[in-house]
This record gives sequence, C-alpha cells and structure tokens, in this order.
Amino acid sequence: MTTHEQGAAARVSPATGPTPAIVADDLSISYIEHGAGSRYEALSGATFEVGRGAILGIVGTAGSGKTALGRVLSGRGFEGRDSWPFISGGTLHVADLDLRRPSRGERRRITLDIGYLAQGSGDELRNDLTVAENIAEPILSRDRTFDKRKLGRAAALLIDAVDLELGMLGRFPFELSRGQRQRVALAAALIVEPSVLVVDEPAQGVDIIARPALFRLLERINAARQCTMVILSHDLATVQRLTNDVLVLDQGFVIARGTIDEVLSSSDHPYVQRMREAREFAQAPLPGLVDDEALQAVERVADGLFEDIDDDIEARLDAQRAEEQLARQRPEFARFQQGDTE
Ligand SMILES: Nc1ncnc2c1ncn2[C@@H]1O[C@H](COP(=O)(O)OP(=O)(O)OP(=O)(O)O)[C@@H](O)[C@H]1O
Repeated sequence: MTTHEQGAAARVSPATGPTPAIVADDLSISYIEHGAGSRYEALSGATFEVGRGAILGIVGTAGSGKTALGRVLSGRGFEGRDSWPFISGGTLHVADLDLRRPSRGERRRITLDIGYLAQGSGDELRNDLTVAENIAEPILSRDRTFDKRKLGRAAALLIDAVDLELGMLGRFPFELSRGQRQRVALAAALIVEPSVLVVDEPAQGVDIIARPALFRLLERINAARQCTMVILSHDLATVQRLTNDVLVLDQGFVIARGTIDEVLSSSDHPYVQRMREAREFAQAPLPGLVDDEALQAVERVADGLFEDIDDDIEARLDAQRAEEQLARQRPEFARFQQGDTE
C-alpha cells in the first residue's frame, strides 16, 4: 500500500458534531536530528479526524511515532523546546486551532484548549510548590488575582477526582510516589477544562490498584464535559479500556483506523497480525496451567480485582464536604483558600 493509499484508508470520521475536534490532513511530523541538523520524519502523510466528544486510541510499537504525534497534537511544540517534533507537511487543526501556523491569539489559547498528559508529566511538577499550588499553577501563571477560594475548591475537587487523599494538597511533589505525581499532573491538566485532552500512556507509572479509578475518571471527564480525548499507548488493552475506535501506527505510517474488531479483521499488516495473536492469547483460558477448580478460584479473585474502588464518587465530589474536611485536616489549606499563600 502506498503512503497516499494508507492515508486515504485511514480517513474515517466518527464525528458527532458538525466540525470534528481534530482534523489531520496529510500530516507529516519531523525531528531535527541532534548534531546532524538534518530532518528525521517520524510520521508521514497521516489523515484522520476525531469527532467532538469522541475518544480515539492510538496504538503502535516502540518508535512508530506515537509520542511525536501526541506532542504535536498537544500543540506544545511552540514552547520552543529542544528536540521537539514539528509539523513538516500537511495541516493539523485541534479544537479549531491551526497548529501548523497558529496566530498569536491561537498560540495563547493552545494550553487552555488542549490538555496534555505526557509520559512522566508527574516528574515535571514543581517541587517548590505544594500539590495544591501545582494543580492551580496553569491558572495562577496566567492570572495571579484569580479568586483563591474558587481555586482552592477546584484543587480539592480535582485531587479527590484523581483518587488522592485531600491531605495531599499541602504536600510537595517530592513527597509523593511516581503514580501519585502523575495523577497530580492530570489534575493540573484538567483545571483549565480543556476541550481536547491528549494522554500518552495513561497507565504508565500508575499502580495497578489505582488504574481503574484513573480510567473511570477519564471516562467521566469525557462524558460530563464532552471532552475529546486521544489516548496513546503501545498496549491495545489500555486503549480498549476507554475506546473502541483506534488508529494504528507502524514505522511512521497510519496502517489502520476503525473499531478494534474492524482493524483486527481487515488488515493483514504484520503488526496487526501480531496484535491479533496477542489478543487471542489473552483470551485463551490458560490451557493446562490450572485445573477447573483452581481456574474458578482465579476467576473469583480476578472478578473483584478491578471492581470500582469507590462507588460513592459522586458523594465524595461534594465540594462543601471536601472543603470542610480539608480545612479541618490542614489549617494551611484554609489559609490558602483565603488567599494567604505565604
Ligand atoms: N529527538 C529526536 N530526534 C530525532 N529522532 C527522534 C527523536 N525522538 C524520537 N525520534 C525518532 O522518531 C521515531 C518516532 O519516535 P516516537 O518517540 O514518536 O515513537 P513512539 O511510538 O512514541 O515510541 P515509544 O513507544 O518507544 O515511546 C523513532 O524512530 C525515534 O527514534
């Protein structure tokens, strides 16, 4: 299949509204190779759309171009970071912003309209700020005079929503585990209520017990706010937790797009074949490994393994209660709410 045909085959629009939230047309992404000064094309001629409020999973092996695409979709390349990928061909519109040639006004809107949770975002939190201040930072960095009471409430709600103890608001990132820091980074990405959220490897660094809560949170954000999401992962099972609509990358090309079943049944590309084999293996009942009785015991345990940790999340999201509880636990949070951040 030629690049052009691959692009055309991938043109599927599950749009739920009139204008898709993401429109990539013959998109190519390159890096400037360190030292050499020459270009390396990490993604070539990708054409796809994502409807408003939809969730797209992007899967592919290591080096297939997921991170490059995620970074470009996030629009963060304009922050002038070294070794960041850039759009070297075609066009990309995300949340109605032209990411190839954004105007000055559009550049200002990018970090408000597009949330980005990169791999290792938690490690980039500021260690000189408390968790509450880190969560509030995307707002405070734009507007120091923002209503501190509202901000305190939003930070408390978000820390609860990412399933962390309210008491953590007064702690510093270096006092938390890596998975906890990653969830704080998610809370910070959400405080500006982006209309599009790009998440690179959501399960990475988050312990297995906390993962279901994280996936439920992403689902809730998608449903409650009609937030369009792009979930990038090397693992089909991770993506499958959130969506059935996938785009498959291999060596810098889009090789398939559609529902997981469509993709697995329609393409004879070697990577898709490997995905199919992996799926069949995961569904096999471990023949010969355990007897029937043991298998039943395993299934009983397995059924409870990913059960909702807390069905009462609505109640826990009650802002008033959260605030009161936090103010009782941490007097410094009450001071933070009153605007005293010293
Ligand atoms: N800074 C860079 N300069 C030049 N080439 C790069 C740079 N970063 C990545 N690449 C190359 O671009 C290609 C795509 O890399 P990318 O990180 O997007 O892949 P990926 O699918 O996210 O892989 P992984 O799952 O391992 O993170 C790879 O061949 C990689 O070697």
